[in-house]
Amino acid sequence: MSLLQPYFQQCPTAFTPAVSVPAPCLSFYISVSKRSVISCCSSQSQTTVINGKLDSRIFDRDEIRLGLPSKGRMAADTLDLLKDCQLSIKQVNPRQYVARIPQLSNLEVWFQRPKDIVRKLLSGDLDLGIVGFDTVSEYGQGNEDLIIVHDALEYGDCRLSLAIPKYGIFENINSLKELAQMPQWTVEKPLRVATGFSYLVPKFMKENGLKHVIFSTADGALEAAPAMGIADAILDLVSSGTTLRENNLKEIEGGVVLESQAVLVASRKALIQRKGALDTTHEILERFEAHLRALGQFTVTANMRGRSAEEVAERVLSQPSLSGLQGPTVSPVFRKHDGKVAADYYAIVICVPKKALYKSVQQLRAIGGSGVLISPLTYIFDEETPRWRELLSKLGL
Ligand SMILES: Nc1ncnc2c1ncn2[C@@H]1O[C@H](COP(=O)(O)OP(=O)(O)OP(=O)(O)O)[C@@H](O)[C@H]1O
Ligand SMILES: O=P(O)(O)OC[C@H]1O[C@H](OP(=O)(O)OP(=O)(O)O)[C@H](O)[C@@H]1O
Ligand SMILES: [Mg+2]
Repeated sequence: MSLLQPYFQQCPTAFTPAVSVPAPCLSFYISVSKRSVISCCSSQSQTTVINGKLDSRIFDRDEIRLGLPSKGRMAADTLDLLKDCQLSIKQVNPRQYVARIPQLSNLEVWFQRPKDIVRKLLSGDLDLGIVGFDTVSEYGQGNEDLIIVHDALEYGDCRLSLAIPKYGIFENINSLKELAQMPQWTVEKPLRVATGFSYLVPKFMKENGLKHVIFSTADGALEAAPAMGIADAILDLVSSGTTLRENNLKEIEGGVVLESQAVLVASRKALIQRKGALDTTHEILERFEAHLRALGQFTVTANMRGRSAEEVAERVLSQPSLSGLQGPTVSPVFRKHDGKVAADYYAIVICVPKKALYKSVQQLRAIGGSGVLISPLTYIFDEETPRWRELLSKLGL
């Protein structure tokens, strides 16, 4: 405990250390309030190094701005993610487009349409944003100022995919290659593609050797275009595939332009030049990573008879699904026998992937585990998140 004391003293929150287990890998339990969970985990703030020329617009405001989808299918899930990370948004009215996250005092939240979030990141009017990867790719157009800070927020899953009719001349066409080789497409009579993605799709067609193609667009319900005689193929977002199926269309091999889900994206310029932007991004990233990592895991606690903690640990580690994140935490359970206190049972605590839960319980029982308790995990904070390291390296820091 004395080793950890200096760290806890930096942390303003009251805590109660409960158990300590000998080195080399120390497990410990403390109680902290939900509000202070991050301040206890990130021990040092980052120094922002300023590179190259400064953008004067960066200094027009002190607040860091985060753009969130104002409506549509990403909006509710984005608010839910933030809430799950103890970053609930204070918004008096859903029609009010500016809001605050009390936990992040230097941050302003601005609700915008997803494509406008990307445009405003590029113009310097927003510093951070949460949108679909498809939107970043389409409206960001490969601009190097955009940096994906977290590429997998685990909602908004879909793919940008080419679809053609199941019937007529397309009946036996099942791949992009076969589509490209159809003799029907000529300079006079090109393949007509309806899409809302006017940057990504022509680029994709060119890269895949489709020479004779023309494009049309509409604001929605693109799946109607082939049956209406407006297009031969469509390129749109697909998630369940229901809309394609209900309109007699099929996806083909090689026709996926990109896979998408919600991402946290930032302006490189803002991260490098705006005071506090990198620290705030670090905190948001840590919270997201810790929450998303925990989503896939359960904590498993069990009791096991044994001669020593090492002997119990050896038995646990002999099972392939019981190694936990770093190894099992093994603690003696003290009982009184004939007036003497002794430990003949040990409590083991491990994290197991949700998918491997039943297998883990079986393995625990096989080595003598009893009283197996399963609880959900809220956060898993690593020493450092790999995405943070990656971000610093992308920024050249
Ligand atoms: N089946 C789906 N169809 C469309 N978008 C999906 C689907 N599943 C997930 N998404 C995600 O949701 C985003 C669309 O959200 P939304 O409908 O709010 O925005 P939008 O259509 O871009 O906005 P606007 O209506 O202003 O054009 C997509 O960019 C994508 O990332
Ligand atoms: O694979 P699915 O689950 O069926 O989802 C795909 C459909 O959802 C989206 O349309 P949206 O519902 O936004 O309507 P819109 O085309 O009128 O904008 C997208 O443009 C597809 O049409
Ligand atoms: Mg649609």
